[in-house]
Amino acid sequence: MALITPSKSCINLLWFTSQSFRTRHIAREQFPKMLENFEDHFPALDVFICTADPYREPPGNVANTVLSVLTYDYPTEKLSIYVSDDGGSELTMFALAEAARFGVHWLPFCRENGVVERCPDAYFSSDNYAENSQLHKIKLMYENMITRINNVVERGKVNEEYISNEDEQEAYSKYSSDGFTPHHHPSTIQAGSDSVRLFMRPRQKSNTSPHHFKAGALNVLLRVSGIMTNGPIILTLDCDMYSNDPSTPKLALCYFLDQSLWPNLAFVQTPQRFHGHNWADIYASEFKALAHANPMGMDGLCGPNYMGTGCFFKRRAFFGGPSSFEQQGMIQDLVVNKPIEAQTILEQAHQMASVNYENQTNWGFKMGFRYGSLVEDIYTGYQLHCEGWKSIFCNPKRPAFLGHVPLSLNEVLIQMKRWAVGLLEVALSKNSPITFGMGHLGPIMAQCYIHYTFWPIHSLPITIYALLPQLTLLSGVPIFPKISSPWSLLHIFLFLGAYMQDYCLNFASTSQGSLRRWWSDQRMWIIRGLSSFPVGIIEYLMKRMGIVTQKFNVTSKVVDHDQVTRYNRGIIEFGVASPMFVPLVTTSMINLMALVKALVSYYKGENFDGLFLNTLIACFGVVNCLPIYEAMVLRVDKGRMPTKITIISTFLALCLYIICLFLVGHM
Ligand SMILES: O=c1ccn([C@@H]2O[C@H](COP(=O)(O)OP(=O)(O)O[C@H]3O[C@H](CO)[C@@H](O)[C@H](O)[C@H]3O)[C@@H](O)[C@H]2O)c(=O)[nH]1
Ligand SMILES: [Mn+2]
Repeated sequence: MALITPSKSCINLLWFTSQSFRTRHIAREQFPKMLENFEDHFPALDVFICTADPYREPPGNVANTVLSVLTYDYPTEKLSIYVSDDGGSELTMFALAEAARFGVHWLPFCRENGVVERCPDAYFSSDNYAENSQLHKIKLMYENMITRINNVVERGKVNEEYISNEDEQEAYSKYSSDGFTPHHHPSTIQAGSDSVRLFMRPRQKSNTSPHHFKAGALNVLLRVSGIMTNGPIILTLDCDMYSNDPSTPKLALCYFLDQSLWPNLAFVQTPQRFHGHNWADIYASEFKALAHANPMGMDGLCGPNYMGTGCFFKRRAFFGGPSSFEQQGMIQDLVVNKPIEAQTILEQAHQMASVNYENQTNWGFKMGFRYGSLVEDIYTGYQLHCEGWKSIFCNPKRPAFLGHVPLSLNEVLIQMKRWAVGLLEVALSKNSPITFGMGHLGPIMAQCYIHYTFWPIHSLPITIYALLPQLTLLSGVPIFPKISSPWSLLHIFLFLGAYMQDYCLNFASTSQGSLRRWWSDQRMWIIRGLSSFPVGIIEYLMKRMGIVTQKFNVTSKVVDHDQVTRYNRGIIEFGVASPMFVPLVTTSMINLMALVKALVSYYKGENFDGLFLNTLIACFGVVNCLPIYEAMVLRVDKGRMPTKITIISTFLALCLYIICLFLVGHM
């Protein structure tokens, strides 16, 4: 009982706060045709793309992402692309130089042929094009580019034969100079070619100063772009998120150019969508509630949260609330009228990308993307909302951007753990939505943020319900009402009701495999609740106590052929001996033991009226764990459960069982 009550309180809190997403649902539609005659009035658009590790984020993909936005249907002279490379890698720089070269041909090709799919990789792998000589030529060019990039990545450095002039030689030599490492390097900025404005900027980093991960990278881009092109509209993108529709900026402009919205509008968020997830979406990467239903609910309040990518911002929003004028100067005085290559501009930009530039300033606190959380996106959006800004959810039928889904369970769990730490950093900060948020946002909007930032506490009820009914079943102690009592019906009703509500609200409308996707989603909730969230909570506490410093583990976007095959067949990838799997396997063993015990007593004709609900939960647990048993016993492929994890977990399950018997014996 002492454990059940706090679990129920967590469920109640999370259920109650989730209702705020359902109070004012809004679905919007955009009419970009209305803007057709206003192209001259379009504001300049600066696109920020972040990458951090050439071995986890393949430079070939970064090149594709860049090309997909470079070819936006937007006045070319008003579009600039800034790439931040936190990996400080010549490989990424090479890929971008190649992309810029190829872009000169790709852009006119797309425009002349009315190509909508402007990410070359997606276009050429779609088979949705007519073969002709022009296409043949551009395809060959693309394949050459990718081969060159892959060669360079394989060798780990830029081959001499790929360097065509002294300027390039000089640029690449910076990467091999003494003292240059991904963590400690000076900032290098390359101006773009005439027709394509592409800038690459690995900021200066040092081993001794914090660099604030992605938020830090974006702030440097915010300043550097401010001095080079100063576009009033900014689009932030992760390097694995390519544009899937060239008209997207115009969709965002439908809101930014609306005089009634403009004064308070900080950002227009498109939902995170993914390409290549399998039919059953085994890792629940689609995030039905998080990326679709909830933002529509928030849209009727202050607007959706910022999701880190696929988001158009008003530059002004990073410099104080909608009614504050303190920082106006920074944006309005800066009319960029010098050529971008001008020495003074480049020097200033270098200075702005230096390690010490932000010392003793408001950057990251009152200005720019906000520091202090590993989920800089939620935190930044939240702070902007608290300042009085609004946001809009733009969810066009054709997905605006498509991202890469993680292909192994371990990657997903590490990502979720990072999110858990980041969310708790917001939930328990001095700007917590419970206190600060309530005051600034009002109760309903604040509740949305409370719900998100307290996400990791799902782990308490999930862990308790995944273990307690089963352990008590094993030791023969009833904790729920007897099945003959009407109260048991209430338990069953609540259980079924919660699941049916989730299915109806988030999955029923999915055209393909909705039931299967819902099943994967609910299983991933249990998996996250047993592994990533509790580990995240522990890491957060250790960080608070100063025992560990948090790293940003970049999610891998590398595609392994075998992994993809298994993923496409809906087989969960374990493969590595990750400690994160231990609680999962331990729980699966306990559920199985409990169910076997219940079946044996049933077979023997023992009365277990009082244990019926326990048995039902254990049965549900076992069905959820089927892929785990399979991975432990039946599979022989590389993605099977490592034997080490199975042994450790079985041992732990037995220990838990013995402890439980011992406690019951002493009750
Ligand atoms: O020190 C760093 C670490 C990461 N990144 C970039 O940040 C992006 C997101 O990193 P990823 O490993 O893909 O994290 P995810 O958890 O998949 O990303 C989600 O969660 C992040 C944190 O909440 C958001 O920033 C992202 O937009 C959102 O897609 C990538 O483009 C990275 O290159 C940096 O630029 N610098
Ligand atoms: Mn990502």
